[in-house]
Amino acid sequence: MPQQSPTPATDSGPAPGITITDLVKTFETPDGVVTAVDNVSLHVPEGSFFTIVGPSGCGKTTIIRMLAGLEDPTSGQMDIRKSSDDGPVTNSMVFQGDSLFPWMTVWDNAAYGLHMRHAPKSEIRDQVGHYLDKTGLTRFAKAYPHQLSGGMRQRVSIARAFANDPDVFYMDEPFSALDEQNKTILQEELLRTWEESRKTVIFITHSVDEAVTLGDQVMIMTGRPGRVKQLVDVPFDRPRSVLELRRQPEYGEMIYDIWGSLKDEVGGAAA
Ligand SMILES: Nc1ncnc2c1ncn2[C@@H]1O[C@H](COP(=O)(O)OP(=O)(O)OP(=O)(O)O)[C@@H](O)[C@H]1O
Repeated sequence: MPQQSPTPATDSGPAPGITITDLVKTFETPDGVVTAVDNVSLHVPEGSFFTIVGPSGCGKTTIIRMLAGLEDPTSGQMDIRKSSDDGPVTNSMVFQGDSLFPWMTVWDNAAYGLHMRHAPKSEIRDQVGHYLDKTGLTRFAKAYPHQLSGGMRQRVSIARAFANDPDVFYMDEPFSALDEQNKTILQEELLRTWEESRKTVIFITHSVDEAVTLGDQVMIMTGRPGRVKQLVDVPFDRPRSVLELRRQPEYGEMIYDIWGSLKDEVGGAAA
């Protein structure tokens, strides 16, 4: 199974993308100190799709929260940079379940980030129109979240994230609440949408299939305290078709290998 070294070194500092060095996060709890993330180092090249799998409670969400600036690391460094020189690195987040405003229409939800940063009306119209179209929601632009299925609501979250045109996407199990068919359809749509822009994505999932289907690299984490167990390069060509990919024998082998690596960790976490 191909693997990638976590070392991001270049002579002039970290390469564009996300570079994490010796990252540690502990939490004080009534039962003592919990080490959620333990000495994680990795480099996610700019424009790549990086997926993280690991047992429940191994610190996946904590890593994303630190990268997004919602949580301070206990120690270690994070360097997030881009190759273009057009201002600070921006991000959008997509979570499990949806985070839509129930009193806003689909259009207004998708336009929310752009409104918040006072984007020109023409940009809002173009961006929101484009991503509602990409996610098959144009007909539902005037609907409210309660009138949509779970899959459609999650599509709105994705349209909103992409309409915002950030440099980096943080996605935390965005499809985990969906049934298998909806999940596959949304994976296809996410790939199609992402392939247009090729922005950096960090995507957390419990599904090894999903991690391999979407990712350029998969990080396998140990059970808590969460460390990097293995970094696996996913060699399949892009653009990818989810169903075509799943027919390939190499795909099955890769899933099998990753499961082999993850199995002990999941068993350990459950014990
Ligand atoms: N604010 C907090 N205070 C105390 N402990 C926390 C806090 N946030 C996270 N933890 C603990 O840190 C560990 C890692 O949590 P985290 O949510 O990052 O794991 P995860 O891998 O995303 O889990 P899951 O896959 O179940 O979502 C867990 O043991 C969790 O209980």
